[in-house]
Amino acid sequence: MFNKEMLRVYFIAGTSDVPDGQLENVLKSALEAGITMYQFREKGPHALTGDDKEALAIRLFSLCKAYNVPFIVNDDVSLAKKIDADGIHLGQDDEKIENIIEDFKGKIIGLSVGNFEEYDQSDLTHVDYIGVGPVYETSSKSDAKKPGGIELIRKMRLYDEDIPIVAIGGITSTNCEMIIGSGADGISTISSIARSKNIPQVVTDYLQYYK
Ligand SMILES: Cc1ncc(COP(=O)(O)OP(=O)(O)O)c(N)n1
Ligand SMILES: Cc1nc(C(=O)O)sc1CCOP(=O)(O)O
Ligand SMILES: [Mg+2]
Repeated sequence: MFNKEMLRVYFIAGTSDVPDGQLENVLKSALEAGITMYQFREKGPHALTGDDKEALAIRLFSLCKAYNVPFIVNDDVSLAKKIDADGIHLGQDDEKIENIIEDFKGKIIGLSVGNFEEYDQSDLTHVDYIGVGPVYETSSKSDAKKPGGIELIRKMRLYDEDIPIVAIGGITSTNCEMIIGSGADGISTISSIARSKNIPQVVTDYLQYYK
């Protein structure tokens, strides 16, 4: 089911990342413009919980289905299972991959890997892609580590020539080209799309680097 082209323009957003009440509109506009994957990451001051979170996830998932774009849930394994999402993204401090593989057979599994130490201690057997970052400073994740720059991507690609890599953290359509040139298969972004006044243009700008 997974192919690395899905990582090209990987949009991540939750309620707190967009102007008030705009998440469905923002996602629809991004899907229309051609994003290749979406991650539902419901964190921060306006994050919904419980039934409200689930209802929102179901609405966003059905939007993604209409565009044939994979819908990935961040962190929340039980929600992903309950709504039969296309996949799950986990970090180093989240549920361990070994505990979820049974329930996510045939689904997309993403893991955050911020450095070689994390890479070395991760069992990547069932992991479809790694999210590598932060590349640059980000204001979208309060506990983000120190940025590693494009060197982080270049070195990770040399360390593992095959694993699908999506870069994350402070990525814009201006710095994307260097990141792809350093060996990433795609970019993931929150603010460059979620806060854009011209989502179609931003997504089109990203997509041009893969032509
Ligand atoms: C594609 C992608 N890469 C990295 C992350 C970060 O995951 P994590 O370290 O678990 O942090 P949170 O996003 O859960 O705050 C990601 N979400 N997506
Ligand atoms: C969710 C996330 N994870 C990161 C990591 O380094 O693992 S950085 C980040 C936030 C990315 O948001 P923006 O595109 O607005 O910088
Ligand atoms: Mg996480």
